[in-house]
Amino acid sequence: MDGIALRGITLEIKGVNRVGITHEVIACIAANQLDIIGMEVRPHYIYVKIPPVPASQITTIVERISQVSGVEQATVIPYLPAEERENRIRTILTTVSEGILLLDDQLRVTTINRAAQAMLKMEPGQLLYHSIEKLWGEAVSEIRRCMLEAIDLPSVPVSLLVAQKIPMTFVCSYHPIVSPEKSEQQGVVIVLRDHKQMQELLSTVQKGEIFTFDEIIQQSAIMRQCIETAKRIAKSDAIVFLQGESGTGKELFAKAIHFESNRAAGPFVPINCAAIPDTLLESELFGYEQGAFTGALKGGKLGLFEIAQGGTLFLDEIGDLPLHLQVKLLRVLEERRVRRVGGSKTIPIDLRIIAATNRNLADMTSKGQFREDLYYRLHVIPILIPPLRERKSDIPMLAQFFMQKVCRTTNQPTMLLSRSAIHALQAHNWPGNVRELQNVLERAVYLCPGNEILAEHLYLDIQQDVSVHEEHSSSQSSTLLREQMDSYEKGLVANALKKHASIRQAAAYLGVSHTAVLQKMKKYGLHLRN
Ligand SMILES: Nc1ncnc2c1ncn2[C@@H]1O[C@H](COP(=O)(O)OP(=O)(O)OP(=O)(O)O)[C@@H](O)[C@H]1O
Repeated sequence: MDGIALRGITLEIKGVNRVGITHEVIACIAANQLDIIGMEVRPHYIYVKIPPVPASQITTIVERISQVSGVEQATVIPYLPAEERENRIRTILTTVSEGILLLDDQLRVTTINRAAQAMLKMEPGQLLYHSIEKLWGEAVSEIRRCMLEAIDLPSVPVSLLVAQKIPMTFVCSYHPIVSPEKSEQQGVVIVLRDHKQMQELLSTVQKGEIFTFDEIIQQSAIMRQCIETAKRIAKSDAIVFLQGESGTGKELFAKAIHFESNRAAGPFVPINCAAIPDTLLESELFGYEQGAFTGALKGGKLGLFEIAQGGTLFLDEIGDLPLHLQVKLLRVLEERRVRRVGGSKTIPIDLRIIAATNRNLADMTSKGQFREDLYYRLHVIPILIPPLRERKSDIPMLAQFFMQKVCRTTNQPTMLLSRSAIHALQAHNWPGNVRELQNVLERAVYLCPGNEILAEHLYLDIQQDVSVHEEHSSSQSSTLLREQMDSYEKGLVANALKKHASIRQAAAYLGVSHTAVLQKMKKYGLHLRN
């Protein structure tokens, strides 16, 4: 006997819709002293499941049912339609990669799929018919809201204590189960996604963005030394503190350290502390709970600490972190836990921190502009990236690299860099460092009429320190209007930066946002002098 016969025999009876026909079909089965173990009735169809019986007895029953008035046909089929539907749903539930939990109207777990068991590291028996509150804790309020208000709640971050009380973050969506007439709430479907897995998937998709130390162009002994140090400490989890003027390549170092580390499969999450307004910085870094403040997103928001779980959080321009957030950051580094804005519980973090600054933090510390305790907490492995003017032997290689890069991206034939151009580049002071060199070469490729870049195509004079800008503006009449306007703007921004201690103050003085100042600094290769 096959498995289906062992489970029972299903009969499909087709006929007219007549009052009493179902009763008469049942009577035929009862006359054979058989139980009915499952039944379904639909217009024109009756399905009956009976225990396994010998084939001869089935023939007798089918014949008897066929004689009932109104029955057109009686046949044996493998399953009840409901069993077939259930089988399909079970197959879907076991094959999807998302965790699925079905709850009844009392928020008790009625179904849990294989993926959810694996994510929660639980056996079905530990959850089935128990209230979800046991596992979800306070976060159950969102599930209740989904059911009572009959609304979908997508992307709700939840931190759950799974096996051995290990906290894990999940991204959940809640969907109400309502009756077909939409008159009553019958429960909730929870779709569960492992936050870490989602990030790993993302980083696999973004694999093209992997960055290695080999991509940092250098020839000088001092840069080789910086790279050796960075490679040596990459595998540890220690905080790296990158110091160097704007445009020296700090972000490149941070990325290369991340991709050389054991966290390379995790995300690399950069944040520029100077580019985000104070009011938003806290919630960007730490996230917030739903209802933490007016305008907060439904379901709350993950902070960058949580987004960087398993990977590296790169805190760029750390010197621009406001004092009240410095206190909060120090606590996170000490406790290795974050608390979302408006939240009561803390979430453990497992990531590496790399911080960078182009400012003199030691000096800022003595002036009370940066917390001394945080400074020492960050200063575990300092790497000082020297300005370009102190490693002029890097210039020819970098210049060639940028020139070829522009030619490639603009589909131009390769150009030559003349000896006179290299001399001029090496004689320049490079206040904007490698970023400025990149801009100079890009412009030279565009402005050079032939295929050899000469010193005159570099226009280094307009990149030079703009404190002399005012006296020289009339003598620049030969340069293009855009260049003159750029040069004027650069002068204004440079002067504002000289007069003020922070980018924020310079921005206030110029009457623009500090993000705008930051963009101008990048564009013109300017930096803040402390
Ligand atoms: N050694 C290098 N090799 C190749 N490109 C470099 C190198 N150094 C810097 N660059 C390029 O110069 C630009 C500035 O680098 P990066 O953003 O890493 O500097 P930074 O020190 O982080 O600057 P900021 O302090 O302004 O954020 C980038 O486009 C980067 O690709």
